[in-house]
Amino acid sequence: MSMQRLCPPAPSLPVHEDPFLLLDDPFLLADTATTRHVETQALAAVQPGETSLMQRAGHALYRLIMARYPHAQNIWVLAGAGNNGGDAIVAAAWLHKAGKQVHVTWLGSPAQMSSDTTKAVAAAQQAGLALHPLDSEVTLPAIELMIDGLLGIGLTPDRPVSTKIAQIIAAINQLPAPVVAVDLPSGLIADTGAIASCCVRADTTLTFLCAKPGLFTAEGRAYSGEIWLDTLDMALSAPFPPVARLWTGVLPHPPRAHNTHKGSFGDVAVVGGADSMTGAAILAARAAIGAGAGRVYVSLLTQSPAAIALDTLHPELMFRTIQQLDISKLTIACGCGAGQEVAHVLPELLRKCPRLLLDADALNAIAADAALQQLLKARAPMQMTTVITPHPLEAARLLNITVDQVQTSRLKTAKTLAQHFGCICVLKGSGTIIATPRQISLINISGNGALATAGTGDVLAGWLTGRWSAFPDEALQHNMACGVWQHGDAADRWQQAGHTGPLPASQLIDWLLCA
Ligand SMILES: NC(=O)C1=CN([C@@H]2O[C@H](COP(=O)(O)OP(=O)(O)OC[C@H]3O[C@@H](n4cnc5c(N)ncnc54)[C@H](O)[C@@H]3O)[C@@H](O)[C@H]2O)[C@@H](O)CC1
Ligand SMILES: Nc1ncnc2c1ncn2[C@@H]1O[C@H](COP(=O)(O)OP(=O)(O)O)[C@@H](O)[C@H]1O
Ligand SMILES: [K+]
Repeated sequence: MSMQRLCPPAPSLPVHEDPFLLLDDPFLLADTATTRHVETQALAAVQPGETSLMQRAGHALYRLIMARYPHAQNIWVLAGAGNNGGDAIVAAAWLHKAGKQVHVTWLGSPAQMSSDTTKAVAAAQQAGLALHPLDSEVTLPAIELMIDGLLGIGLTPDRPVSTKIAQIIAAINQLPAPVVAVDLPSGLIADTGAIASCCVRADTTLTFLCAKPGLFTAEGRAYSGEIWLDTLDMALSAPFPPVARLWTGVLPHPPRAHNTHKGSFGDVAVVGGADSMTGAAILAARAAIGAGAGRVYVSLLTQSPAAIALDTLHPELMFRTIQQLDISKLTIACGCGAGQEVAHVLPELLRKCPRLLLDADALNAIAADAALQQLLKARAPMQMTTVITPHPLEAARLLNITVDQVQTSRLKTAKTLAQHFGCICVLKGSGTIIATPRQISLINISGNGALATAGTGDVLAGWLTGRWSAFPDEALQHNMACGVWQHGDAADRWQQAGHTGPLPASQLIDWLLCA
């Protein structure tokens, strides 16, 4: 397999259960340590006389640039002192040979070069391409394209970007020309998607050998643009463990059979909607019906005598008190707009509900109460299944850490929550993570900032619960990942239809239904 676009992805969903990183499966993601192992093995596999990995990377970059930006004549290449800069210099030499006006700013020095970079520099100079130090003027008449080869996987989270490189990054981000990032946008931490202190905002990123999780979660999507992978024609003799998998679609279900009835798709109850927050529970309930649940009950926690007992737009929803429900037979979403009232109902739900999704205020209540935490932990050993859907602040409260700590280690946080509470954790936000105690974590690829509006999380909670009820036999992690993907896909289709603002939560349900 050679170069391919990962994001936006092609409409296919390869699902391998094989927990190994094989370079022919582009949706498996590798952390930096694994990428370095792969690189070492790949380097060892290169036979004398074959092109080096750096030459392959640089040529792949050149081909992508020629394909994506064929009309760019004046190109500014920013090459750092490491191998990331070496890749950029190889591409620069090819662009120069193709007749482009190429200005290379190079931060390296002959004393510090790797052997591959030494060869790349020598070849570029032999081809007549000058490598300029930082303080020289950029002479291009009008820059039409920038190549960001400043920092790749050599950037580690323990060190902010140096002032010199930070200034270049600021300059790149101010110029109107598009940016192609080499391996990673400089400043992005490959393992986490956190930003060291500043980051190049790329339009296109070409990553090498293995896709890195940081491109797809936390800040990654916002800074990477369109993401391409080139495995540099490497075939590995040994497998490597991936750190996560990209989730790029929805698993097909057969059409509803003729001989089904509403009881075939299970009963859902939404428990939430305290005073002045009933809308959250209604959104979740409407989404649950749309996702396929047979019957949906709404149990409002509001004390107000004026509370609604009928959703006139969706009269199929049935309003019941929690005492009227047989919670041992339901799939329940608890927490949407639930306020502090939820703490009173949680003990019984945690003890008796076989399939329980906890969101929002339910998670806040559990974070604040050690006894509820014990009840949650006790569920898995008793064969009761739990899904939690925290946003980063809720996740931070559950683990008693800061939001920043969550966002700089989203994969680890989601896994920790899943293991600690014995549940599936859907850690929301850009690049939602679906983690279980033991399986490889999934990173959802769909969705965008149009979802950053109140109530879309309630819709997700209801949608996931509806799917769980309708497809109880589907592997739960895959079922939840499909639901998360559909939720994001609805927002992607909304944007593709030309909308630029937020997607109101109630309309999100309509877009989910017309997939
Ligand atoms: N070795 C090879 O043949 C291959 C290398 N590849 C490329 O090599 C890159 C990794 O190369 P390196 O290990 O040299 O790492 P990088 O080139 O990503 O970074 C190392 C350089 O960055 C500097 N640096 C690190 N942290 C900094 C900070 N906080 N502020 C300012 N400067 C900082 C270091 O001093 C060093 O000069 C990959 O990202 C990829 O682009 C790939 O193309 C695969 C093949
Ligand atoms: N920038 C974004 N990119 C992708 N998804 C997003 C983005 N912003 C929000 N979302 C998604 O929207 C939903 C918001 O949920 P949440 O924060 O719980 O909202 P609320 O509590 O108001 O319903 C989550 O599914 C989240 O992943
Ligand atoms: K880079």
